[in-house]
Amino acid sequence: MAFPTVPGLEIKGAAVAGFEAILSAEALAFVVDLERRFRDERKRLLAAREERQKRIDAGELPGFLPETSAIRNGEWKVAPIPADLQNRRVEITGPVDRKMVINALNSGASCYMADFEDSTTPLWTNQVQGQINLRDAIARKVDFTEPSSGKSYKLAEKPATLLVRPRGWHLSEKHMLVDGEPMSGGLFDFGLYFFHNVRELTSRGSGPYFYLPKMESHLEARLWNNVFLHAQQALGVPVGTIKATVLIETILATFELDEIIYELREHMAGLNCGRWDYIFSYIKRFRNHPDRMLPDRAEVTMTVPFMRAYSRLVIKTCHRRGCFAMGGMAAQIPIKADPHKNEEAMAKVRADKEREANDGHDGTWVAHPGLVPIAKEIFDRVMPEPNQVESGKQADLTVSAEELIAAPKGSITEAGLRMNCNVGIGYTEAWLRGIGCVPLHNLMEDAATAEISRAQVWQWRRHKAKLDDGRTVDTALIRKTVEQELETIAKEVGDNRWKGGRWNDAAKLFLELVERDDFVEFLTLPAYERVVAEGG
Ligand SMILES: CC(=O)SCCNC(=O)CCNC(=O)[C@H](O)C(C)(C)COP(=O)(O)OP(=O)(O)OC[C@H]1O[C@@H](n2cnc3c(N)ncnc32)[C@H](O)[C@@H]1OP(=O)(O)O
Ligand SMILES: O=CC(=O)O
Ligand SMILES: [Mg+2]
Repeated sequence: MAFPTVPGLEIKGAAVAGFEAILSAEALAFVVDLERRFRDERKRLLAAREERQKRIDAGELPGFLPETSAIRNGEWKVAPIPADLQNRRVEITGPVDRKMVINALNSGASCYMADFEDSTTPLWTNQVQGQINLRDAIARKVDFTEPSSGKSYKLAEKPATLLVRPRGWHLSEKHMLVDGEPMSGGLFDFGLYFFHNVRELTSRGSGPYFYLPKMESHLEARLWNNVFLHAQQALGVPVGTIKATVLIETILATFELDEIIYELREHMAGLNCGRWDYIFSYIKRFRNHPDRMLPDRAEVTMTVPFMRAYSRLVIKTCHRRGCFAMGGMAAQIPIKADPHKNEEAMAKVRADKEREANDGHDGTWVAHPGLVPIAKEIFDRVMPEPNQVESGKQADLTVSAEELIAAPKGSITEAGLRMNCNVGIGYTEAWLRGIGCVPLHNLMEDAATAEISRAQVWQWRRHKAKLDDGRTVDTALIRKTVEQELETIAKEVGDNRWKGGRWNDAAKLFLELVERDDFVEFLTLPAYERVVAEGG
């Protein structure tokens, strides 16, 4: 099998049987056209992130934009939101693996976000096979038999509403060279999904619904909006057929909530509190501000003042504009082998969901099917209506710029450093093997949570942070800790897994990142270079 020829396009990825249906001549022409239309603006916006960082490094602090005050102060609402997005009380998320797609759609959650981003290593096969899986799921032809167990999977009568998260603006798809350059990963994921499924979805009373990750400004949202306008026009579907929920998961985006909603108002379904990337973004953007250094990752919870302020502001803003304020992901997952620890973990999930529901969120995220009933019971109790848009909760909230960036108090400990090294390495190890989400120490770890771990170690070293026992976090201490954690992991996983694993490669990458003087914008950028160089 060979891929069709499209002028200016070189496909570096393997021509696996079945991929030709997704990478058809028409679909390829569509995504190549998207890339050519929007690549300059994407590059400009990525360069603007670097410029902004320089200003923050020089002492500038984020604030609400004076030039958009009319949007913030004006009375306007988003376009009507479709019926199958009105009730989003529990949304399960997960990678686009075929079995997990079926399990997620059957989980009893109202919605399922199929994730080409934080929980997926963007191997060529993962991305294209993921598109096949979603196309088959939408067409209700997604049966699957697990080869090892013979267990078979088929779609339930009433599956969850499907939403898709394409990659962020920073990631490219290196297997698709357009005019000699890798195209945008996000446009590849969005374009193929939209091209193949818009008609089937709308004929079934749903639509092409997206989650948009890691944006830093309303201008980045404008770019997505322009992509949507063009894509709808190109395929002859009405404006507003696409609906998007934007993850507010960067510290800068939180100052542009109204503006982001406004840019996407014809396509807007809501905002979501992507707490893990948000914490990462706080560390990253304030990396050169020692007064904003964060304590141990475990201490930066949703109840520390700056996180609480942001989530409440998201609720207030969404409801004022007539769209949904989705909660985020508790990292705890079911612990099968230990009922006592499991009960403790589930109590944390319950507390998190209680807070979200009482604060006024319209729904929440769960990482695992076992958490659906827990979150659902809480939202059913606190939120008997389909959503809380009309509840008035947080309507009187006022939040200052300083509250949104106030560093929480807390300590930096050896245990925190150790855990960051262990998790940073453990997650990267899986990622290099093509697995983008793993359970580590009974918590869900994905690209966002792992970024916190490596960014903290970089920042603590950069600012010579003191542990609570008085020692300084320096290169020697980090190297010793990494060495010890590798020994611990080797003992835990045993010879066979160690030999088949990539912990040494992961540790090398982790150390490279945390010992550099400059901060690498995303850990997945060098990791992606590596997997692509290895043929992934
Ligand atoms: C910061 C953010 O971006 S959050 C969003 C990104 N993160 C996520 O989406 C988390 C996704 N979750 C997962 O990948 C998994 O739940 C993990 C890796 C955390 C844990 O996985 P495991 O340890 O394999 O879970 P476990 O063994 O308990 O799974 C039991 C069953 O549930 C299924 N399952 C677990 N999580 C999910 C999920 N999120 N979606 C669908 N099915 C799932 C498994 O496939 C398995 O199915 P089976 O019994 O038919 O074989
Ligand atoms: O994408 C979600 C997050 O928390 O990050
Ligand atoms: Mg995220």
